[in-house]
Amino acid sequence: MLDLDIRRRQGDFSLDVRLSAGPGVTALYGRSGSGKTSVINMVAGLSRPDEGVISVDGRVLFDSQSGIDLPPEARRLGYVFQEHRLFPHLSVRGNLEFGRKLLPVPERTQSLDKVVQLLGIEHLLDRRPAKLSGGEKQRVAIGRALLASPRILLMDEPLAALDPARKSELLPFISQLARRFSIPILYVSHSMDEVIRLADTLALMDGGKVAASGPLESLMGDPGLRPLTGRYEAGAVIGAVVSSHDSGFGITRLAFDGGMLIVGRTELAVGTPVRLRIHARDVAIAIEPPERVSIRNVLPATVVSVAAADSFLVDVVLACGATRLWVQITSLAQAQLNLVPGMRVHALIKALTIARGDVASVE
Ligand SMILES: Nc1ncnc2c1ncn2[C@@H]1O[C@H](COP(=O)(O)OP(=O)(O)OP(=O)(O)O)[C@@H](O)[C@H]1O
Repeated sequence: MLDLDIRRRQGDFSLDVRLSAGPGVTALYGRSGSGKTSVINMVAGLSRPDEGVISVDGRVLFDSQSGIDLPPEARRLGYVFQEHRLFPHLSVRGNLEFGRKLLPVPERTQSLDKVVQLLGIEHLLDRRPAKLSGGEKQRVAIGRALLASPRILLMDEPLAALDPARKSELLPFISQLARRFSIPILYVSHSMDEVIRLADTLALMDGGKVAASGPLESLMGDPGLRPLTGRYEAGAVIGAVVSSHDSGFGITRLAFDGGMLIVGRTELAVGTPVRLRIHARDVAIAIEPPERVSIRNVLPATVVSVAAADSFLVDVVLACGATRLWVQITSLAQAQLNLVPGMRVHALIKALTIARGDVASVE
């Protein structure tokens, strides 16, 4: 568990951050210049807060009052940058073993074989970094950070330098890291796609402060946070489990807290936990259960809140069981439906509007 409570002034910019990052992936998300990299650099020991405390699992790394300021190499943190920073004169194996060899034997908690296997880099072990693709280099950089048996892994835009195909290849590896190796990850990104795919906890940064933090699902589904999560991304992120497939109709059924959802056929095995994005603009609301309608996902729900977004759009939050759905309707529709909190309605979601990329395994 990483705990920080730090302040620093750099030029005109003031940073004042309180944050805890526990098990799983905590994403620091915010627009350019909001202070994400500054935070990660202070945790890593690459820059120093003016005041405050940073600790990992209760071990103090920095404390301005008592004058503690451990150097980066004594902090036991793994750091993966946007660019890989591998040693060019060492083979992949040499790079992987570098941090591990600096550790006393009892502290080498990660096994080379396990890391190499997870990252799929067995065939690269004898090559030099110059002979690797960008994605392969980044896998080795992640492996090297893991093998230093860090108490927490800091990742600053690790995929930013890669093309979209390499990004989607690496995302599943990163998503498995925190779970397989039980290492909390603090992940900096300004790509909402990456954040939705990876994060368990989201910390939204704005002007040097953490403006909101909490479970990804609750922050993403909150229309009040739209200025920070991004207008285009309006929609809910919900957890579900693959329940069954029907190849004849080309569909997959997903079970979630509020019922069952039908989406286009996925290749994920039955029982796989998934995270599903449902865009606010793709959900419609019916007061009566509609009959003879082509939409297969008709979910009973209760209106939680109704708020005008602008003159054209109204944001409605619905509760479907314990799951929140964010729906956008026009103000014209609201004038006719007159939705109010507490009203029982039906949420209509076309299976077709849930794209393949909106359903991601979180195993
Ligand atoms: N050494 C420095 N001296 C003065 N100002 C700095 C210094 N480093 C960063 N800043 C300023 O601090 C602010 C936060 O920068 P930071 O790099 O942490 O933002 P960021 O959220 O990581 O941005 P990006 O997404 O573009 O990487 C910016 O206004 C930046 O100009």
